[in-house]
Amino acid sequence: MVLGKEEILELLLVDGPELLDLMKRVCEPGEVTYSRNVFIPLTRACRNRCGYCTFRSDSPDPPIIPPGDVLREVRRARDVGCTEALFTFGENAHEFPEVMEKLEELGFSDMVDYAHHLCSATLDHGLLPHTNMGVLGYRDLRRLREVNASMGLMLESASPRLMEEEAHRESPGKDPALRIKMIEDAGRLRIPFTTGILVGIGETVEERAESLLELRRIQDRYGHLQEIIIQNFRAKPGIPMERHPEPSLLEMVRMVAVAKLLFPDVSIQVPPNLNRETGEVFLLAGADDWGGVSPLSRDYVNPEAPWPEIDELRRLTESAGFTLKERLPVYRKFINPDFLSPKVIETIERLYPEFLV
Ligand SMILES: O=c1nc2n(C[C@H](O)[C@H](O)[C@H](O)CO)c3cc(O)ccc3cc-2c(=O)[nH]1
Ligand SMILES: C[C@H]1O[C@@H](n2cnc3c(N)ncnc32)[C@H](O)[C@@H]1O
Ligand code: MET
Ligand code: SF4
Repeated sequence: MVLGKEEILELLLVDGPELLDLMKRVCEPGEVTYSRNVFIPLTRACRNRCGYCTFRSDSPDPPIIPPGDVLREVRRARDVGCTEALFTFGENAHEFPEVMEKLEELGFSDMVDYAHHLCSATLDHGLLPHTNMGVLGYRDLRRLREVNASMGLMLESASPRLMEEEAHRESPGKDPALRIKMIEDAGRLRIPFTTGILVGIGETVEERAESLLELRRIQDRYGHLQEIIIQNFRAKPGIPMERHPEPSLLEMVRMVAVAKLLFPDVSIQVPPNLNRETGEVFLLAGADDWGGVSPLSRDYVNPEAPWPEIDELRRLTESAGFTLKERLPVYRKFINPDFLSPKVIETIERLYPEFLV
């Protein structure tokens, strides 16, 4: 489907029977996937101050989660049937002296070194790492590729204008040029990749169209995108954007449907915990993945939003006419030597052969 900006913009504004037509074009019966994960927030130190974020902390205590705690959590996760360890970080945490001090005390030269060590140990424990560290350079990505089943970075928005607005005014790392560069680097390195758009942070509908088209351009060139998260901004007490309106259900429905129309080759993920009352509606609009769902840990980025139990997720999925299917943090079509390091492939073949059929 070759869609131009004008057409996309038009579709992002449809209502009435035309909106139902749009949903009908992309809604296909079948499987909706999810991954059983454990969420491990490795550091809350962050060089950015996004207007929507409650994750970052000015003086995180402890500055980084120590390895013993991390691996205990990984073992607990394995014991309850998780396959994915989701490692999340504030960006460029090494800029904080207390973080560097702690890393050096533990014998690591920087955060990537620490992340690499933990991902490697996680694989040895039988869980598959997905690292979401914020913006990284080519060499850091290449290093982390060795020990990750997939990696991720939200584009958030392709709009440079938001760098002057409440959302990203104090976040140099949210410059779309930097994020696009990293997503492209991951493509050059053939890293199975998760990205996404944060909807409702002050962008115009036209800018939403531009974000989708930018991701389409990258995917046409590199083909490494496994899923695109369409995440709705949630207003939370205490954040700078506390009074900023959340996107409406129908804005989200249009965004999800247009994303699926433009990306028949990529999963469209909508997090169920941010849409407790409305999640199943997105399945009727082309969403086909729930993302990582944890039987164990909170969503530390959205701690006020508990994940549904997996049984409830199944009921929800079936109530809309779909079947729920577990997946790994890397999608089946990327499980091959072109996209994964030998160590990751070996772990999957040894522990998760049922996902290879
Ligand atoms: O539970 C969450 N998981 C988030 N995930 C994890 C995601 O649901 C899964 O790890 C992937 O689907 C891989 O299985 C992200 C992953 C990324 O690479 C980038 C952004 C996110 C954002 C979230 C999030 O806000 N909450
Ligand atoms: C991990 C990802 O979580 C998203 N994120 C951060 N804060 C919020 C919020 N208030 N509402 C919804 N999503 C949020 C961003 O897109 C970030 O990249
Ligand atoms: N800080 C990173 C980013 O915003 C990781 C997710 S937010 C905790 O990209
Ligand atoms: S969303 Fe990520 S980059 Fe932005 S302040 Fe929070 S932790 Fe930092």
